[in-house]
Amino acid sequence: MSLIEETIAAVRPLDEAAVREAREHQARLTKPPGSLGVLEEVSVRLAGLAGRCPPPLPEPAAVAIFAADHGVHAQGVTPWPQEVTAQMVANFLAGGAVVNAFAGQVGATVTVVDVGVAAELGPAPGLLARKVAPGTADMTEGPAMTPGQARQAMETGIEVARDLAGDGARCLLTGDMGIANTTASAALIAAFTGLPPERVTGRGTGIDDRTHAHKVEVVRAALARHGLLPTPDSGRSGTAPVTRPEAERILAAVGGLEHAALAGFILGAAALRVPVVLDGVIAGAAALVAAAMAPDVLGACVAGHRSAEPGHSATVGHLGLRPLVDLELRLGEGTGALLALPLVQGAVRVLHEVATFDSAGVSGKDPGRSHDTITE
Ligand SMILES: O=C(O)c1ccc[n+]([C@@H]2O[C@H](COP(=O)([O-])O)[C@@H](O)[C@H]2O)c1
Ligand SMILES: Cc1cc2nc[nH]c2cc1C
Repeated sequence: MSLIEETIAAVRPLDEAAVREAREHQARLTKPPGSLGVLEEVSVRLAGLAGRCPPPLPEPAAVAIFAADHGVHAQGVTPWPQEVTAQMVANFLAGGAVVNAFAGQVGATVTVVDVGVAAELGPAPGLLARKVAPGTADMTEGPAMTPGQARQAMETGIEVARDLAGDGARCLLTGDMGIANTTASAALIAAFTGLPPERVTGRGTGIDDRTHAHKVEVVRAALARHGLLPTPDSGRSGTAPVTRPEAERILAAVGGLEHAALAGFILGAAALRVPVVLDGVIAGAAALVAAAMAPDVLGACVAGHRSAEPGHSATVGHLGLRPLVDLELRLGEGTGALLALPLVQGAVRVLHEVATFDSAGVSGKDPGRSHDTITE
């Protein structure tokens, strides 16, 4: 069995007994039931993932930033030169980026993985040299990747998840760096959700109306080139689940090497039953790929934040994920996932540390009073 097959086979549903136990435990804690809102659901899900209640605290945490370049950059979809990808990798390694500041704040490690940067990167502490190719090909002219390249990048992501968990990480966070990767993300999201390019293509790092209109047409052209454009008679409605071979074809046709690696990273985390906090639109697009290949992967995924990219809202809606933080961020690198990390950790800590009504001698709700009379 290949590493990908083996990983997919290891992705299992949540443990129902642990889910039940966590729900019951939440109801016994000294707070009105449900008063921690979405955080209660997060804690229950992580108990189901771990197969026990309470689940292990999701710490220490590790961010993996997958970096790669994109052939579609040649179509003029971003104002930034391609070399900024390699320059920002150097900045991450030097500790000078926003991701480093946010990671330092929560004690997370930062690992940068070169899966496809279009420049030679010298060895450096914190850098994993795993280049599959020096960037993808232009998706408007042909497939962005060969099937072999896409699989190699996915396997790299799986291996990085395994290595970080092997080194002790109990929570994995996604990060990405790749000038023009919001164009590839939009194409992936349109292909998986069946939504039209104009609904899922955003302004990325910041573009004017004219460039945005052009970017939408580039996404449309790429989808049309690969038979992925949702039209009334194409059968691509977005309602039918995408099969695994089709998911791999879509990934290779319009994805990036970092999307492939992130899809592997998410699958790898789920197979190890380690929670993975997703960053923005690039991670969301990769999660669509991973979920098409192994739907139970979603049990391990927490949407860290809602990106300002319209395609990201479409993605989390499609996957049924609820972003924890909503601050109009559109940076990537893992920054939104890192801001959400204390929320995920707090959600689990409640199951470990909060007293029950019985143990603390606090009276529960008066059973004689109905909900209606209390709110009157
Ligand atoms: O994470 C997001 O949702 C996000 C939204 C917009 C831009 N980015 C980052 O910006 C870069 C891609 O932007 P662009 O405009 O060149 O496609 C890439 O390095 C991403 O990490 C990231
Ligand atoms: C400066 C810069 C920093 C980034 N970090 C993630 N994507 C980025 C894109 C740019 C352009």
